[in-house]
Amino acid sequence: LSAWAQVEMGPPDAILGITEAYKRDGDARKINLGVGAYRTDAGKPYVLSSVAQAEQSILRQSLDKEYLPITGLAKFTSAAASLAYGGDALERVAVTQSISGTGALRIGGAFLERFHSGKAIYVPGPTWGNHGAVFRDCGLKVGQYRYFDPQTNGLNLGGMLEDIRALPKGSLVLLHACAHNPTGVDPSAAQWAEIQRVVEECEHVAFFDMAYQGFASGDVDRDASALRSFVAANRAPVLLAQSFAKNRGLYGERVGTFSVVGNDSAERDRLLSQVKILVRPMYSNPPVHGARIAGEVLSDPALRQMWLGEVREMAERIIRMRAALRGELEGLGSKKKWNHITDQIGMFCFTGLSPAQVDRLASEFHVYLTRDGRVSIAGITTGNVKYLAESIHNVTK
Ligand SMILES: Cc1[nH+]cc(COP(=O)(O)O)c(CN[C@@H](CCC(=O)O)C(=O)O)c1O
Repeated sequence: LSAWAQVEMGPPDAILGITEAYKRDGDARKINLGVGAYRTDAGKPYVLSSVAQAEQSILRQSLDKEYLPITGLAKFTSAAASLAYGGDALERVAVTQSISGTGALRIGGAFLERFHSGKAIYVPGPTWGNHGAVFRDCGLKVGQYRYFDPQTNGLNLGGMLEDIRALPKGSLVLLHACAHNPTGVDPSAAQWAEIQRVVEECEHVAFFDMAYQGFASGDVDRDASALRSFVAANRAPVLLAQSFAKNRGLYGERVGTFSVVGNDSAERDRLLSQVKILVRPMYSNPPVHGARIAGEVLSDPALRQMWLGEVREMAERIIRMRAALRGELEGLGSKKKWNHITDQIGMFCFTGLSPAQVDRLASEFHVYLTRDGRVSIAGITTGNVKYLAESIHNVTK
């Protein structure tokens, strides 16, 4: 009897599995709206010029391949923390490099399991498909708070605040900093202020997931404003998972940070010492190449400016494709409301399409998206938006 006889075949990943199905489809009209990865108007992956130039500069330096410290490349992590938090508060921030956003969430989950053990973490309903598994694998119980309102395809603020207020005092609350995945629904500044007040009054712990800074509005400071408001108030404890996968196109380089905000530098040092104790047995120390690139882009003034322009361009192309899709659908005489396509923000649109309609889009029209009806807008181009609208119209009329 095999030692692995009890190992069953697991299901494909709800998000990454869509790309596998797309690759198997031979039809020239096929469109991949599954994975949240930026594509140019030619439908191709995009290596930012700022990244390519930084990489060339690094290669010219013929650097060694020595281990990084447990907390990664300091030139990168300090610049990344500045980007996230803005200039101030940095002496309170314990920051470590992470294996992109997922790795940061994993470190944060493990940290909370160790120092807030027995508590559950509460994520928005719905949330990124991997959040639950990451936190369960950290040994945390995972709960949900109401977030998306299917009636309006917008935010259910009342339900959200009621649920967060009802949680046991000092609960762990996961918040998407901007560009909510999968709904594309972000709280307004006024709504964020209400959310912040409730989280603070209930003495909850706020764990921000910021995977799209700059990618939502095109402005890195604007997209970090909710996070910075919590930190400036310094009432609710804040943790942050920061990813450079999308806003810098460093997907496969796995570049990110995890950080915890303390009350002062002494507390920061204690926090960082425990983060290192957690990371060492997890993967010991992080990969160096992507961090060198990201650190170069952030610290070289010309490359930083170039990058800020490129991330704004990516955000603006997404916003143009939202308008184009809505316009085409309305032009086809669709009787459904499609304003949420342009009301929502960031990488994704929560279309409201049913699983059956999503299945038809794949089988009859070669259009691929996740079964929750989420569309990665970056997969839309001026060349395919008409066909896409016709396909959606055909399955919704
Ligand atoms: C909210 C959120 N948090 C964290 C991550 C992790 O990103 P990374 O830095 O690469 O570890 C992602 C990526 N989610 C998109 C990419 C594919 C994936 O699921 O992963 C997505 O939802 O399509 C998120 O959307």
